[in-house]
Formats: sequence, structure tokens, C-alpha cells
Amino acid sequence: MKNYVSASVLSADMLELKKEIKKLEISGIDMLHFDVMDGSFVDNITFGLPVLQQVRKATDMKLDVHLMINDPLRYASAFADYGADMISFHIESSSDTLATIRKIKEKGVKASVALKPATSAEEVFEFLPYLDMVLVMTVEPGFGGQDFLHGTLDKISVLRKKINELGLDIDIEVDGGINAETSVLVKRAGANVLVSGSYLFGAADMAAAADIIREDLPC
Ligand SMILES: O=C(CO)[C@@H](O)[C@H](O)COP(=O)(O)O
Ligand SMILES: [Co+2]
Repeated sequence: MKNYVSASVLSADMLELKKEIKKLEISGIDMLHFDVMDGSFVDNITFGLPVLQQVRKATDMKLDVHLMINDPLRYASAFADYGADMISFHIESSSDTLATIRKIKEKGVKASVALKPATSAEEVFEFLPYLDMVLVMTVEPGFGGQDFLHGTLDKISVLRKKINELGLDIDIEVDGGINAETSVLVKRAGANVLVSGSYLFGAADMAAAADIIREDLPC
């Protein structure tokens, strides 16, 4: 499977967001990861629909929206209308997972279910035939710059095995603590969409850092 890098703008300079987005484009980043937090599902508040609308106007990059909110069914269509190309919502806060997937897909947007570190891979099995991607959180959702949780690697392997058994073409995205070292571990376990915030934005050469985490593993 092809590997992709999705840059989390949570680590960007918000007052220079337009410049930061240009830097992502010039650095050949594949997607822009947009972390929406509501201060209720997670202990942090970030940005929402009006900011997404401005970002949509500023770039043709794929917008990878990660909803860390309660009641995603209520807001999923709006995030699609405001320019998301793919939407991940958390299974832990979803009242009707299949209905939320359908709401997203009927807008022509890719649908993904996100799992917190303590949520097992099996929780998402019944939804796999309807999904484009599964997002495995490799830190507790809420903040950028945290250390990677190695205990999440088994979950990635279990998911990739199940996806292969079912003969499905589904991306596995990982989010949290991804850097030059941890990217090797998650790709080995079966992930192919790598979110990175602090590592990419903290790198002296963003393009080179992205190449490192995107690079195929040696056979
Ligand atoms: O969703 C989240 C955090 O909840 C992430 O998208 C982080 O923003 C990734 O940042 P780093 O761990 O790469 O710094
Ligand atoms: Co995220």
C-alpha cells in the first residue's frame, strides 16, 4: 500500500496559517490533518467550521478532518460541506456509527472511524465494509507533542490482518507521537497514513522529515 503523510496543523503557527499551509505544499505533504476538539470529548478546544472554510479556500491539499467531539452525527455533514475530503470520528462518542458513516459518504467524502488507545480493534470490525480508513490513536487524543504509546502497535496489526482477510482496501491512519523512529514501527504493523505534528513542524527541513516518515520499509 502507498504511504501518505498528513500534517497536523495543531502544531502550526496559527497567526501564520496561510504561510504554514504553503510550506506544507512546497514540502510535498500529502494531506492536511485538521484536529477539531470540543472541550468535552477531550480536554482541549481547538478550531472548527469557520477555520476549515478558510483553509479550504487557501489550498487544494486533501483535508483530513479528525473530529474529537461529542455527537459527531450532528456535525459530520457540516464538516463535509465546509470542505473536508475525509472525516474521522470517534467510535467512543458516536451514538450511531453506521448512520454517521452514511452521512459522510452521501456527501462524497471518505469516512473513517477513530479509536482511542483503550478501544479494541474488534469494536470497528462490523463497520469495515463501509469504511475508507480507520484511525488508530497512538496517544490519548487532546494534545499534540505527546509520546507514542507502544501498546497500540498490536491493534494496528490486528486491524491490518482483518482488513486483508476481508479483502478490503482500507487505509490505516496513525496519529500521535509519530517521528523517524515510531514511523518504522507503525508501518511494520500495517499503518500507511501517518499523521505528524510536532515532528514535522519542528524539523529544520520539513520535506526531508516527511520523506523519512513516508518511506517504504526495506523488504
Ligand atoms: O489528534 C491529535 C491529538 O489529539 C493529533 O493529530 C496531534 O496533533 C498529533 O501531534 P503530534 O503527536 O504529531 O505532535
Ligand atoms: Co488528530
